[in-house]
Formats: sequence, structure tokens, C-alpha cells
Amino acid sequence: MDPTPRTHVLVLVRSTADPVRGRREHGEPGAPGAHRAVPQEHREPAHRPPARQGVVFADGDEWKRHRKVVHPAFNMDKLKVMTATMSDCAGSIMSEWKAKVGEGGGAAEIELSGQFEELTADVISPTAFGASYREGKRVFLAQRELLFLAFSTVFNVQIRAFRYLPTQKNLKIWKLDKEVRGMLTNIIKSRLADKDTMGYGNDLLGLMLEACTPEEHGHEPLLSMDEIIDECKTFFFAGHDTSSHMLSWTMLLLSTHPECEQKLREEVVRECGNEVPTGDVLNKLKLVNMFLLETLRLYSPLSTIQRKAGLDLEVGGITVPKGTVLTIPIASIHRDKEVWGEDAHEFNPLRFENGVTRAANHPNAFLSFSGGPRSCIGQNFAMIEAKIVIVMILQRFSFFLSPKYVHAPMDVITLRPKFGLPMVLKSLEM
Ligand code: HEM
Repeated sequence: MDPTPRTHVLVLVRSTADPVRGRREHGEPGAPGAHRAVPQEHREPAHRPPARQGVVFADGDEWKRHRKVVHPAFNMDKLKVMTATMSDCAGSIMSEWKAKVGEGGGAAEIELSGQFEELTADVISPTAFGASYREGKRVFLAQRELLFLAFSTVFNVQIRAFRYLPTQKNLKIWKLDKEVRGMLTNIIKSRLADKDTMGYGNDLLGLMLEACTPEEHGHEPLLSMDEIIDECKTFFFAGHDTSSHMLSWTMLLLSTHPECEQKLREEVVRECGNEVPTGDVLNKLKLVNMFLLETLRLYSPLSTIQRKAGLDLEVGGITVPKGTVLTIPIASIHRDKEVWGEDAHEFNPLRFENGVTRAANHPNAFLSFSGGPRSCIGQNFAMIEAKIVIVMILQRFSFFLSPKYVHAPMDVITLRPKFGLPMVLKSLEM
């Protein structure tokens, strides 16, 4: 095998050996890309999600520069400040559910997976753009359309030249991309103009702008305007579907494990009663945390990730030449009895009782957020958001799965319930 960097032998890594160790030890970020379906070098522009050079797609020193700017925005203390925004968004969508339950005479069937898509979209706009959330929402909607167009031909035969042709689809993509960039440029420019009087702001954009010009770096920003725009787009692209599907699978598992639902509700009542959950209270919700982790283990929103070997290395007794792309099948590792024990296929949140690293025979077996330097930057954001939503549902509603539900997990980029998640909700007076 010719071990050049362009080698694209796909090796499925499925062993108890540490699947991320090669990359960690050899410091090679590898085939880049969070939340993606194909390795970058195989991806035609039409496949590319609409963030051109964000942290997800950068490599080497470029990636370090991007990650340095984006990282402070996801600091736990900063995220805690965003819990009020998250609970406001969750509260308003749940008021609509309550109204429907009222209209339905005490119960209503609601398709929750679509609702969670709306909710996670609503959350990302104000958390990313603060007071500019209305413009942020418009960016999001245009971005969603772009993403849909970009992936609509992902499984077709790809002809490179097509990306330059003014086809109807390309014209639409170019126009939308221009619109998104224009809207984001305006938001960023007005933030920069107000920084002396208002500061940068405590939202993801403000925190990123602040980190972009560190004092020790003089007046030269670490990222250009175009690069900041790409990072804003990354928040939508990387953090939306994954988070909403995690919520759908959590609700499915809660409704099919009523004994757990009861225990979680008891914990919620004990720790926060009827109050809106704050960042500090969320830390006390051990059972809710374990439940979410077990949901992610069995229904990981990303079922595979890829890494490129930075050196010749050995994985599970196989010699892997430098440049080889390794596909790491998270979904099968997460159900491997050698890793998780005989009950690997069963739903058992208590396996996480002593923390993520002790839940399996291997400390890095849990891979839903990947691991190492290129692990998910938004994992705390996603966990906080999910906890808030689940707590607020448990405080307000009892629920059961509608007989219309068809169990058909569909893995296209992210793992989602193919026919949605119809659930019957009833109001709960606490
Ligand atoms: C349940 C929700 C989520 C899951 C399961 C998830 C999963 C992952 C995984 C597996 C990776 C590594 C991908 C790879 O190496 O190819 C990743 C990377 C990333 N995620 Fe997430 N993610 C979630 C939510 C979020 C959120 C809410 C954000 C931001 C708002 C986010 C932003 C990112 C970014 C920027 C990266 C790239 C990091 C880098 O390459 O340095 N994610 N995510």
C-alpha cells in the first residue's frame, strides 16, 4: 500500500484498542470534519456544509488558531450564564404545548422531533447572537436551506466541474450564501462598532470576538472577518441537528422506561421543585445526566467519525500506513459486549454511576462527542441545553408514546427517528 497522505483506504476500526490513541499520540488532527458524512478529500463542494473554513474543517496550525478563538465561548462558566436564555426558549415552546393540551381537553399528541428541531434552532440564535437574535434566526433559516441544498445530492455521482456551472441549484446556493454572509457581516460590524460602550457581549459571538484580539497579540485579530463568519455558521451547522436528535432519543427512552421517568422526576422535584433550572442546579442532577449519557451511548447522533493516521501505526494488530483514513464506528463500539459488558445492548443509565471513564472496560469507550484535542467543542452546551429541556418537560408533562410511532432510526449524516416522534402529552400540576 502506498502510504502517501492521499491514501484513502478505509479501515473500520472496531476493537477494544483505543480508537483515538493514534491521533492523540501522533498529534495529527486527521481527516477533519465534525458532523460530516464523507472525508474531506472526497467531498465535492456541493457536499460541503455551508461553513467553508471553520474550526470543523481547518487542520494543523490553522485549526489551532480557530480553536483558540472559539474555545473560550464554550467555557463552562460562560455557558452557565446562557441557561436563562435556553430556559426562556424552552418555556415558550412548552407554553404552546400546554395550550394544545388544554385545547385537547387534557391531552394532545405532538410530534416532538420537529418541535426539538425548532427549539434547538431557537436556542442557538440568542445564545450565539444575544440581542441580535432576530437577525440570527434569519441567518439560521437561510443556513438550513443552504444545508438542505448542499446535502440534497450527497449520494449522487459527483462531477467536479458541476460546482462551477450556473445550474439552478448552484445559483440558489450562491445567492443564499451571499445573503448569509451579508447578514453575519452586519451583525459583526455593529457589534464591533459598539464594543467601547457596550462591550463585546456575553453570547458566543461576543466571546469569540473578545478572544479574537488577545492583548498579547497586539492589534492583529487572530481571525479575519470571513473566518469569524465561518465560525458563526459552524455553530448552526454543528450544534443543531445533533442536539435536537439527542432530545428525541431521550424522550423515546424515557417514555419506554417509565420507572426511570419516575426516578428522574423525583430528582427534579427534589433539586429544583417548580423553579426554572439554573446552571448550579443542573450540576446536581446526577440521574438526568446518566440518562442522557446512556441515551447518547445507544443512539449516538453521529454514528461514525474519521481520522487520518499521522504516522505509520498499529491498530488492533493491523499495520496502518500514514495517511490512511480510519473510520471509527461509534455505534458498534457503543454496543460491543467486550467493551460494555454482557448488557451492552440494554438500556442501563446506572452504568455511568461512577463517571464516563469508568462506565466501560476502556476509559475512552464513550465516543459520542469524540475524544482528544478535536473532541466536540459544544458538548457542555449540548448537555446543558438537553438537561434544561428534559427538566422542564418533567416538571410540566406526563407523556406516553403514540401508537403511531414507528421505530426506524435513520442514519443520514445524523441519527434521527425517520418518521418523527409522535408523543401524547398531558399537563402535570406540581
Ligand atoms: C448532542 C450533541 C452533539 C454531539 C453528539 C456532537 C458530536 C460531535 C463529535 C462526535 C465531534 C467530532 C467529529 C469529528 O471528529 O469528526 C464534534 C465536533 C465538533 N462539535 Fe459537536 N456535537 C454536539 C453538539 C455540538 C454543539 C451544540 C456545538 C456548537 C454549538 C458543536 C460544535 C462542534 C464543533 C465546532 C466541532 C469541531 C471541533 C474541532 O474540530 O476542533 N457540537 N461534535
